[in-house]
Amino acid sequence: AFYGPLGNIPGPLICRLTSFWTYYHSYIGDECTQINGLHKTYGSVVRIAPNEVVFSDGLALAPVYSDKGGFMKAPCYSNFDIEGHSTIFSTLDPAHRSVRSKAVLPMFSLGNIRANGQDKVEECVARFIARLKTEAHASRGAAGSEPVNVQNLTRALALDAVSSYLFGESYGGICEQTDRLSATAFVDALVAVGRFFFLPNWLFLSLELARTKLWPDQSEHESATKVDSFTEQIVREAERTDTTYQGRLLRAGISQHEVEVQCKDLIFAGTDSTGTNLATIIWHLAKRPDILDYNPQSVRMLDAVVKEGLRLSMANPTRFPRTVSPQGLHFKAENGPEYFIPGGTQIGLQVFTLHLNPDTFPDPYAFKPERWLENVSPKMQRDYIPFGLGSRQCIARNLATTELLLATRALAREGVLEGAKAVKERIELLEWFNSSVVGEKIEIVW
Ligand code: HEM
Repeated sequence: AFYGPLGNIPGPLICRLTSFWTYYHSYIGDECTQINGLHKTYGSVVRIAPNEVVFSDGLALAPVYSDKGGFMKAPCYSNFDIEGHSTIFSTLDPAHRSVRSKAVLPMFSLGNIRANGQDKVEECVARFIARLKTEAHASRGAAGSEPVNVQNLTRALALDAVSSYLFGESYGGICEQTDRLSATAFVDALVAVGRFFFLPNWLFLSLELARTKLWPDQSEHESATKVDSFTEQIVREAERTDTTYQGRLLRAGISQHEVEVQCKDLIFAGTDSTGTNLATIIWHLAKRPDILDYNPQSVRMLDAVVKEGLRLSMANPTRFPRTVSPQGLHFKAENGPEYFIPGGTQIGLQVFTLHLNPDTFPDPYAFKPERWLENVSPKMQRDYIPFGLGSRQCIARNLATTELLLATRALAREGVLEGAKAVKERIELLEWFNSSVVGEKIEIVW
């Protein structure tokens, strides 16, 4: 606690003695808020567990995530393995990742998305806008105005866009005339894995086994079966010559079952984060309709709206943990002492802390796209990491940004949000690796 190699790093006594503090706050979903509190008390370098240190100073971003390729993902990422397979996201091994990512990487370049994906995304956006208009109309007509859960629709759009472009076949989420997308329980089950994210893998697997045996969830089972049959079909029908995501992985020699798993992982990653971000943008635009009075289709303004949405949405709010390599890390924060972090220590920075830092983003909780139009400081640029950073940053950031820009442009063009109001004062989140919206709804009323 006090004399080991991390003994000189400030932090509360309980964190020096046990990881239980981090496991507990991760589970109840307030760990980002709690860690922010620790930074206020103990400074920009804090020991939050016997073997874990977090930083709040953006100066640490480059050494942790990008210099010389950044440090390796921490072992807890294996808790996101699916059906015994490491995914492009969960794998710790760069060689394992490289075979798979090289096969699919061309699909995520901006050039390819513009040439082969934009039209498909536009088609999905058009269906999304039509559905939103219908729901807005029904909301207006209802006695006392019925709220619309836009998160359900944005998730459907995100899923359809990813599946149309990457898999060559739309999942058909927007056409499901229900108030809960059929893939939702599957996605939410993976989101909930985040509450156990930091546990050692053996403990995580035991808890998951106990949960599924003792408390089987029928809706989760039905949803997973639906997603299974979709991925099974697109992989079965894929040819090795296909230029689809699944075709490219098969051609790289990946087994059929693993390819299905890699597709499921994208269904999860592609639905949840983009869905939460777009729903959050809509919610903020409903609260600040004046933004739509600017020229909302000007590229700069659209870009600023999406950027500010990504800053505030906290779809992935936590630290992205890495393991320090054997030679260790020397780090000196701005105006702070220099520390040596030995090899094997788990380290990271929270998006939550960086994006809500009032020194970098004045009035940090306010949705102000204007801040991206004037005097963007080097610190704002450096500390803005909605897609992570370095070699393991989001593989699909170009695709996700394209979806958000096209959808926001269409919302502005079609005037769908005229007369819209946000139902709640705040969007409350459980701060898991992929945050979970409390009540599973982001509601708007017309
Ligand atoms: C606005 C939407 C999105 C956000 C905010 C987001 C955020 C992130 C973040 C923060 C990471 C890095 C996590 C880390 O370092 O541990 C990541 C990785 C990843 N994301 Fe996304 N993501 C989004 C959309 C998507 C979409 C649409 C897909 C797939 C179609 C996707 C697939 C992935 C994959 C496969 C990785 C792992 C990359 C690797 O480790 O090599 N994401 N994402």
